[in-house]
Amino acid sequence: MIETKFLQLAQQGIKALKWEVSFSPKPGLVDAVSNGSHSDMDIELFYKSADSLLNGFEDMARISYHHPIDLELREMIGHIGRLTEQDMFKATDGINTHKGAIWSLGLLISVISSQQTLDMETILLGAKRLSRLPDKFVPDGQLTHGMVTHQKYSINGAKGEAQNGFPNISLAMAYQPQKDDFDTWLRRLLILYANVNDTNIVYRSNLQTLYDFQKLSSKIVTNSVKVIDNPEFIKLQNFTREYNISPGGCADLFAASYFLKQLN
Ligand SMILES: CC(C)(COP(=O)(O)OP(=O)(O)OC[C@H]1O[C@@H](n2cnc3c(N)ncnc32)[C@H](O[C@H]2O[C@H](COP(=O)(O)OP(=O)(O)OP(=O)(O)O)[C@@H](O)[C@H]2O)[C@@H]1O)[C@@H](O)C(=O)NCCC(=O)NCCS
Ligand SMILES: Nc1ncnc2[nH]cnc12
Repeated sequence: MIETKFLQLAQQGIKALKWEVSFSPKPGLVDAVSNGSHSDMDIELFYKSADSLLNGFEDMARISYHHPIDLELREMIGHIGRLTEQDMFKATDGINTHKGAIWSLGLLISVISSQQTLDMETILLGAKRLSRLPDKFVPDGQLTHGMVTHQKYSINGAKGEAQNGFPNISLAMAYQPQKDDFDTWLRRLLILYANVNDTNIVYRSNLQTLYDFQKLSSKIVTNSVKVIDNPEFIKLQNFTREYNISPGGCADLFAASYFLKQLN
């Protein structure tokens, strides 16, 4: 019986990832109508990648069940997380589709199962505590894009987002109009675009380009005109094309927001 619950939780994670990639349009990102700023990815690859994460998410849910948030749990899910990254790279022939999502959704799934809660504040607080614990098994010597941008510009990316309790998920989800329709979710995406220090953008460009991207997104969010009808939205699409940037970190947080929203 309880085994079914682990599978269901993992399936909800996969569903959120598939929902995210099919949500269209998303400037710079892969969606159902465009491959954004990517020459090596498309929606089918993301579906395949998402399916490859099912066992990893299920294992994280199982191992975390009623387990306290401590160093042992952090190291166990770190181990499963790295194995899940391998499953993803195998499914995509080495293309990085969901590394950030494995991290963010993995932490959330682990905390939900550990604390047996669906309360968003408790989940985000648990993720903050869990991600702050030091995993001594993280392999040295691998210089990731996140590390490069941290060294160059002191921004914290995916790790910092989790270690601060996912403040940008809270910000996006604080936008609660009466209807949870297409414009609501597009605006939540743009709230993420306007606030997240996405290391994918900075790695491919520089800090100034990130700030210009955030400013343009913020201008759209603060306008009451429907996002899709706002001429500035076309400007944002053109901006991501001109600078060849992709807010992959925002995409992961968008999927995580949807995942949390669907729990209740
Ligand atoms: C702690 C880790 C997250 C590792 O962190 P680090 O910063 O060292 O690692 P990166 O390799 O840079 O990957 C982090 C990925 O996180 C996403 N991301 C970026 N910024 C943010 C942010 N501000 N908030 C949240 N998430 C963020 C992003 O992932 C997405 O983009 C990827 C695709 O983008 P693309 O442009 O194609 O990028 P590349 O192929 O890399 O380069 P190009 O050549 O194309 O330019 C895609 O993966 C999206 O998901 C970053 O890529 C953590 O991963 C870790 O330690 N893992 C170990 C296992 C573990 O401990 N797990 C425990 C919990 S499960
Ligand atoms: N839809 C998407 N496009 C590009 N990178 C992503 N990372 C996660 N989702 C993504």
